[in-house]
Amino acid sequence: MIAFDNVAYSYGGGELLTGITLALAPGSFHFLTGPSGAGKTTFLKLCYAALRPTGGEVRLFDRSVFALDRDGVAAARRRIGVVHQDCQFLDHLSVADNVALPLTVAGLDGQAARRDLAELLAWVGLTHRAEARPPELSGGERQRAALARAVIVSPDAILADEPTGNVDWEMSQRLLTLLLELNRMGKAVMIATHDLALIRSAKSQVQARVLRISNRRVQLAGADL
Ligand SMILES: Nc1ncnc2c1ncn2[C@@H]1O[C@H](COP(=O)(O)OP(=O)(O)OP(=O)(O)O)[C@@H](O)[C@H]1O
Repeated sequence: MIAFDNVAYSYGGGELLTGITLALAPGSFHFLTGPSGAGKTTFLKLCYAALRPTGGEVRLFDRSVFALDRDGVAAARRRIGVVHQDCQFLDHLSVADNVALPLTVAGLDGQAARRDLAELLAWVGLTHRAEARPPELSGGERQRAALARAVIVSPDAILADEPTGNVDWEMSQRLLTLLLELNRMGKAVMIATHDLALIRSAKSQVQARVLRISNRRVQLAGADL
């Protein structure tokens, strides 16, 4: 579904990432780890065509990102839900409207979609916060709202950038449970994180591969986490 062939990326200076060849299969579960500034967010952006590689090729659903026009990118993005590091809400809209925004953008904002929205808010435990504004939410509530927004258009893959960065252990476990549930529904999940305890706790529940960015390359980490 997402395939990298000898991918490199540079923001203009030297190469930040290089020689990356890997494939994220449907239903797979990956962690992406590595030091701050190693390129985790950049890697995720390459996965959802927010960036195009400066070397090699990224294929999304069997199509090269270089062959995708605007509509093609939009179509691919509907199949890849993203939980951004800073959540990226529109603060003047309610939580419910923020979560529903991808439906509106995709022109799917009908009555059935509104029912899905209510179900989704209940699933992440935010029914009672539906009419709140994003600045009023706690860190854990923000992350759960961002997760709901990422999955509302039923993507095949979920990419989450430090989803547990600002929450306590209990909330990070709750978020992990939601991501594990999505994976059990057949969605591919990738979580970029520094949180090794989170990775360890997930590995007892799911067969997860851990990728580590080291020396500009993305490598499969060993079992020594
Ligand atoms: N738009 C940009 N232009 C130039 N350099 C950038 C840009 N975005 C990121 N970088 C640089 O690329 C490097 C990798 O950034 P990236 O955000 O991908 O790392 P990260 O591993 O996600 O870091 P963190 O764990 O701190 O979030 C950093 O040195 C960053 O300053």
